[in-house]
Amino acid sequence: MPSPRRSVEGRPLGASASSSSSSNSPGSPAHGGGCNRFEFQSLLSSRAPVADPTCARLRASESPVHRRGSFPLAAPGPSQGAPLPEEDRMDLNPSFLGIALRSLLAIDLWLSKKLGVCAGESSSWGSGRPLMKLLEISGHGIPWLLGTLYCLSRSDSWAGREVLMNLLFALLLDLLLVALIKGLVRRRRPAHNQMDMFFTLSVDKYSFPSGHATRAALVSRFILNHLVLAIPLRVLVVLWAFILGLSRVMLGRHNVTDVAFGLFLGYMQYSIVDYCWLSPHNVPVLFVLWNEP
Ligand SMILES: CC(C)=CCC/C(C)=C/CC/C(C)=C/CC/C(C)=C/COP(=O)(O)O
Repeated sequence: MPSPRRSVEGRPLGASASSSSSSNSPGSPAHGGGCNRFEFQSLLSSRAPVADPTCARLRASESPVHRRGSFPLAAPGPSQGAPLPEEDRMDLNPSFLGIALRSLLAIDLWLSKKLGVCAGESSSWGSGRPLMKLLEISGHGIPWLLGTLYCLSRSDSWAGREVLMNLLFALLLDLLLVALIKGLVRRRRPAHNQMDMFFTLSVDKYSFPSGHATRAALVSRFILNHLVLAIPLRVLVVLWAFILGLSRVMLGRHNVTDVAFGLFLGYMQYSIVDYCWLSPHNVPVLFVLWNEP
């Protein structure tokens, strides 16, 4: 036989003020063994409004719908201390993940603002802004695309053409992937950024991931794998990629996570290019331009 689980001021839960006086007689469901009445009321409570607000509040806190999504420490109630049902414990995990992500985001925004020392002329390192903008141009898509096309037109060896054709493919793939992700994520650029970049696409109003960072990582990995360079030059290539990434945050163009993910994405993009390596053997049509008569 089920019995009332809780009482308020000695009154069993579910017994309203009026009902406690009118039906508080032995044998009535609300008294002592009146468990039938509680069952009846708890069934009713899910369908009809309850007269007593205290009972309604308590019942609401019992409800799994009410508990779901609430943080356990911030939800004191009758069930405090008792182990939560399995379903609720599983629901708590996304909250912790959410809190972790929100904390990461807060640190990201805070750090990005701190590092954005060249975001404006009046910023603490505002005088370094022209240098940062020079770095920006060194990683812009237009010079890289035009430079590659120019070298391709001047190249007189098959090996050189093959490498340059793949660099062109890499740059276009990068533009496509970055535009796709920017369009999907739609993260706004930091508030302290001045939108004075030269030649941007419409998706470049978004900041995640940094297109300059992806290009820097992709191009430097490409160069390290396909050009024979002395060690100091190889170090310089890697340094350029990292400094360019840092300069994006210093200029206020990006948050730290935009650049970190950008560098990672660019590094991975090279693996795709390497896997799909274009050559006169597998895609002869791309090299038909250079077929000597
Ligand atoms: C020349 C060929 C073969 C094709 C041209 C394709 C094309 C549409 C090129 C556009 C290049 C362009 C404008 C790139 C934008 C670069 C940029 C401003 C990226 C933003 O970088 P971020 O680090 O601020 O995210």
